Amino acid sequence: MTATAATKQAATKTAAVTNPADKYTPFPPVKLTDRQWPSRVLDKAPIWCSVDLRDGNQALIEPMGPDRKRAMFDLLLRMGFQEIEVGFPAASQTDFDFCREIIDGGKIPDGVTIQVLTQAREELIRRTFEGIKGSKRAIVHLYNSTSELQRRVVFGMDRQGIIDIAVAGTKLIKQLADETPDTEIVLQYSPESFTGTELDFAVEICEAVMEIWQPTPERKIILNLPSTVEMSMPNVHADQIEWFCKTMKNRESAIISLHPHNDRGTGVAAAELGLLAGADRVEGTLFGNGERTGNVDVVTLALNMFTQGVDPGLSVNDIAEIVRVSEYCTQLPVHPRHPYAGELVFTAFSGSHQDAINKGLKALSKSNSGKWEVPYLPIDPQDLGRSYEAVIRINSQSGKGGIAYVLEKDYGLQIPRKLQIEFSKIVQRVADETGKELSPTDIYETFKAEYLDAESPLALIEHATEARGPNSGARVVNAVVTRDGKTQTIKGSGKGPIDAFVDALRQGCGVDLHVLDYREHAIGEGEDAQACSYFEVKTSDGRTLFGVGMDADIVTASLRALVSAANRAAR
Ligand SMILES: CC(=O)SCCNC(=O)CCNC(=O)[C@H](O)C(C)(C)COP(=O)(O)OP(=O)(O)OC[C@H]1O[C@@H](n2cnc3c(N)ncnc32)[C@H](O)[C@@H]1OP(=O)(O)O
Ligand SMILES: CC(C)C(=O)C(=O)O
Ligand SMILES: [Mg+2]
Repeated sequence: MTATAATKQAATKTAAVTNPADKYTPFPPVKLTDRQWPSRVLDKAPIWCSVDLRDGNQALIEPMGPDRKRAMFDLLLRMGFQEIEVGFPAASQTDFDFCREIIDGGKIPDGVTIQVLTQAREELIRRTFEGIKGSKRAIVHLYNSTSELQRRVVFGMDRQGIIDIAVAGTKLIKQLADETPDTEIVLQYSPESFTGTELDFAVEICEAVMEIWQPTPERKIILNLPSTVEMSMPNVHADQIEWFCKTMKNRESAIISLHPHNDRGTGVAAAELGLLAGADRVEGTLFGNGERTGNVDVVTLALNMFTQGVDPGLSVNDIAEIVRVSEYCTQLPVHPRHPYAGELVFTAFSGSHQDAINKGLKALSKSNSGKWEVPYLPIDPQDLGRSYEAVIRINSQSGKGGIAYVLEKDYGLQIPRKLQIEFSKIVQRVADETGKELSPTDIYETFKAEYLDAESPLALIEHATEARGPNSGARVVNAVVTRDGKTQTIKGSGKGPIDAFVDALRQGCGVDLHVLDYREHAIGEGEDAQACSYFEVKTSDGRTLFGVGMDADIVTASLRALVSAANRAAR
């Protein structure tokens, strides 16, 4: 077969293949004509429940052992979680033992309720109650799967069969709760795979459970509506929640809880819209660890609220500590670009971002509004216990603003705008050559080598200035310099020491500089203070360039800056 024939055959085959996307069914919209959630605003935090120790844990390559469980539990307490799903005690000895450890060891603070998960199977429910014996209050979380797909392929049951599982489980929990009067038992029921469940059936099974449990507004049931698998856009999820809340009976006796997973990458959005749609509670994990693409990230959710001016009711102000403990417990890294928490999220490498951040931070330091307004930084890093240190980092994408920011922040150098432009080209060249990030030290060393250490061909050894004569404002400068290694004395006069030194350079060294601009500032305070001088000069061949000098003495700093300019001109 010729190459052309083979290509044609391949093309014909390709054309015959059906579109791979055809095997997926679009998620049907919810019939909800008067939806309210799009006009609502999130103005208060939900009830939070951490499921790190259960859902997060069951998804780990290496589930947490006792030490890691304890470290996670302690962190969750420090963060202010009042409901914590501590495990699936009937499923694993570690989980069971952990329940016993925190109950028997008195490690559950007042106001904190532990939650435990169980399937609707008698032996598992009984074992669960052994796990929580002795606790003051516990949420027993019963689940069974309700979606059309799971009913068909996993359980081989019709709707009634699935309701029977939930009802039987609830009856046993009610009986065991009655037999355990010292522990206040709260029932949480999850129609697992809610997102794939027909809404009328989800309401029907939850109402069947409520019928047994008999919740009241004072003794509410928690109905947890999990996006076991996230299957639709967040607006559809919100419609499902609003539909459910509007349709169910006895709404005031239930806490509606969300349990988003993140299969489509929109777990946070789904949770936020679900809250607008009427939910009261959110279950999630730190940084979204959990099955597959994870559970909803409660840290992001909380900080999203915080940046809208809403108190999230969770302490997320030491983000580095939360990351550290979470990474230790899960043995999984938090991505450097993870919202709010990633190592790089407060770092700008690109020039225009750096420029805007630099200007924004300066404007903020002069503002009395009390409002955070810095371009590209939606949150103040200090609110998360992070500093401004890493906000601007330099590589080949960086511009003058970022470089100036680093030199000023770390070395106190306030380099004039035109010098920023000149020096940024030098930094750019270095960054391009290495292809690497340049640390603040690298930048300062580059600056030093280019300007401050520019001592060849000329170097200033010493100088003295005096008035040109009695009643004269003019000055005479006598300076000792080395020129190509040879020492010589030069002399000049002018309106002041700078003018006089320019004259000396012209007469003694044949260096003709015309000063265009001059700035100086102090670095540091007291005895250690240094003067830093910046000269913009025009050379005899028409170039414009800078020289920089530093010294404890202000005049010496200026003369050094002129020498620096002369040497750079000679290169
Ligand atoms: C979406 C979620 O995250 S759900 C929570 C999932 N978490 C976990 O599974 C972690 C811990 N689980 C385990 O360690 C084990 O699954 C155990 C100990 C709970 C049970 O183990 P086993 O009994 O060996 O098996 P397995 O989990 O495979 O049980 C499946 C059986 O339970 C049934 N089942 C599954 N879920 C439920 C439920 N919620 N209620 C009642 N029965 C259930 C299934 O239909 C299946 O029945 P079959 O054996 O008649 O086919
Ligand atoms: C047990 C349930 C609530 C769960 O984790 C899920 O459906 O994702
Ligand atoms: Mg889950």
